[in-house]
Amino acid sequence: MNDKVFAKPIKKQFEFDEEVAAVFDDMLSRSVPFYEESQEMTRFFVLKALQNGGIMYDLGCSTASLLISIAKQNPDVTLIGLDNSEAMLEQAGKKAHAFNVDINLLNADILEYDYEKANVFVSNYTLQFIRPLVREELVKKIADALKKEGVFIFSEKVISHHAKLNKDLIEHYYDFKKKQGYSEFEIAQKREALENVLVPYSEEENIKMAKNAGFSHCEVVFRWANFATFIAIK
Ligand SMILES: C[S@@+](CC[C@H](N)C(=O)[O-])C[C@H]1O[C@@H](n2cnc3c(N)ncnc32)[C@H](O)[C@@H]1O
Ligand SMILES: O=C(O)C(=O)C[C@]1(C(=O)O)C=C[C@@H](O)C=C1
Repeated sequence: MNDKVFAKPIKKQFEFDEEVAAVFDDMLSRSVPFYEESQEMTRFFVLKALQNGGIMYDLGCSTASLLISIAKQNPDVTLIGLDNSEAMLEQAGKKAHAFNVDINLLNADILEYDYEKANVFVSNYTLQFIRPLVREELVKKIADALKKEGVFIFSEKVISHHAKLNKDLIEHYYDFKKKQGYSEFEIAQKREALENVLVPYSEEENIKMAKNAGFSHCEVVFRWANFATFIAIK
């Protein structure tokens, strides 16, 4: 279904509710630059980390697109998706059933969940929705739950602390959204709805957060303007 969520006047903050969940796959593919490519890279590193079997968690799995594509390539691993939006999980469940894949979908708060020791964690475009105060604690929790040399792959919208560059990166991103068919009105409304809900860090702040949490290494493996994919290794 085509994303028209912000085509009408919106008064409330951005939420992962039924209306968003129903069009979420279209929203992501048109709002996140190189979404399919970053997902393909994520899948590559996840499959490598699971070569000898094991457990993978996808934090904020939304409609489970990533988990389904991994299950199709390696059905012999344990794939666990967590999300606290029932509407998203409903879409995820329908898709998993249609593709006949065996994945575990749980309605849980990623901040509270009691993780088993895992080989790989993924969190694509989700940490940015976690309040900064608890975001650092969550990344520590992830590092603690990973096995030795386990990997954490995460993608985020990022900011620059150079004011002019930051403004220009955002302008370039909005040009991308216009090319994807979003109107200036839709872009402005979504920007307002995301204010104080999506709180991005800079590339350096994300790397520092991972290092502080106990990861021995963290670097960007993909970046386009204000979007980046990171890999942190325990
Ligand atoms: C931008 S979406 C993630 C997109 C998805 N990872 C992908 O690549 O298609 C963020 C998701 O995180 C979920 N979320 C946000 N805060 C959460 C929390 N505290 N616990 C669990 N899920 C959360 C939202 O419901 C939403 O589905
Ligand atoms: O549309 C935007 O402005 C975005 O920031 C895209 C973005 C994201 O980066 O997570 C924001 C909310 C939706 O979850 C989908 C994509």
